[in-house]
Amino acid sequence: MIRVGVNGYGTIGKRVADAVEAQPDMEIIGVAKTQPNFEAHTAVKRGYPMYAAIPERAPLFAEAGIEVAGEVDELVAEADIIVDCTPSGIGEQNRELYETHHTPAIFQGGESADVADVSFNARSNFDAARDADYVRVVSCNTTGLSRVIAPLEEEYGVEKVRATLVRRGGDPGQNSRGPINDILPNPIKVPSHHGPDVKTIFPDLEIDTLGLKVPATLMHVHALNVTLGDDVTGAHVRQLLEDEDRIYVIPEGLGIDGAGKLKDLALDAGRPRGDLWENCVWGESIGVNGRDLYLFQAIHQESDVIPENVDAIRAMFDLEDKETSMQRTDRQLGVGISGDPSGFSEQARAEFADDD
Ligand SMILES: NC(=O)C1=CN([C@@H]2O[C@H](COP(=O)(O)OP(=O)(O)OC[C@H]3O[C@@H](n4cnc5c(N)ncnc54)[C@H](OP(=O)(O)O)[C@@H]3O)[C@@H](O)[C@H]2O)C=CC1
Ligand SMILES: O=C(OP(=O)(O)O)[C@H](O)COP(=O)(O)O
Repeated sequence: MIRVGVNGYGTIGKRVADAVEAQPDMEIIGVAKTQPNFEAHTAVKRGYPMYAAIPERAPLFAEAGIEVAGEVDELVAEADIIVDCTPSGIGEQNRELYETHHTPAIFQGGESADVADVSFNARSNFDAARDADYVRVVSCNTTGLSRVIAPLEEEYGVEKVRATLVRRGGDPGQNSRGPINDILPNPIKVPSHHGPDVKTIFPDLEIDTLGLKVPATLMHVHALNVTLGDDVTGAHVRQLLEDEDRIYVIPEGLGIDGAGKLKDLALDAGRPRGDLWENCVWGESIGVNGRDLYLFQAIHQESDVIPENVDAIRAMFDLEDKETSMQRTDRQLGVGISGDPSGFSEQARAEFADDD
């Protein structure tokens, strides 16, 4: 049983903790926070021992009725591995703490690539993280791009990827972020940083990316153009993507015309927090012109990286091969199975058909 600590219990950290706890071969031994806010109370309810990320603030937890198991130092010393889910830039500062205790760590995509020995996406480079001490799970956008590129690269070869990323302005709770009423090229400089980030996973890939930010919190939407190595048909590409467990090809006829309805679908299906761990590719958008493939996909920024963190732990401890790990993670979380959007879709499709 791998003993896991989560440092930084926010949007990503709380999801990582629940996902780890759902696995049979790993457990959460504690989470670290800086303040006893509502998420601290949730952590306690879920039975996660609470550690003070900033020792001087430990008394605040006691005042709020939360028992503190210790300081973050102790959590790091006790854990077999730390999943660092602190805000961008803090993870890098924490690396010294992990090194001091010889505790391996996983960082998140907000950190620069050089924070770790390996940048990771389970589908694309699982084995690169084998026995590594420091691994970075790439960002939500890079994860979403990598999951599509990997099968395309294997099946047809990829000559060039061009992607426009319409990014949500902030997560639902991030009420100080924006834009509120604007459409921002972001970063204005073209190409954006996302292409180089994808190249941490596929070093030889030709890729250019452009980014925008819009007044939305639900999901990112990517418009992709991939020049493939071979002439293909849309049907062949569609089947290829449908065969990927972490890609949900949205069937036609469901009336899912945007991120809002995708989130409704996840909530209706009983997904925890309305999470969509899979890339959501609109089946109708898959279009082919010779070797040029086009598609739209939506990426749930808060949750697509969660199964990747679980697989990174298995890879680092050499517990399973890639397929076994990914299948086990997916089964325990319900990716594509329980609360299965495609299963739900079958039912919804039948209802739509009845209406026609
Ligand atoms: N949100 C997203 O869409 C995605 C984020 N990522 C990456 O994941 C990482 C975490 O992001 P996210 O979860 O969104 O961030 P959040 O701000 O939601 O969560 C981070 C949490 O860390 C806690 N924290 C702050 N400072 C410290 C500290 N010094 N030590 C321990 N905990 C601290 C804060 O909680 P408190 O102060 O209450 O303890 C905060 O809630 C970043 O690298 C980000 O780029 C990757 C993919 C998607
Ligand atoms: O890493 C992310 O996005 P990015 O790949 O667009 O930088 C996550 O969605 C977090 O982004 P944020 O820094 O806008 O919160």
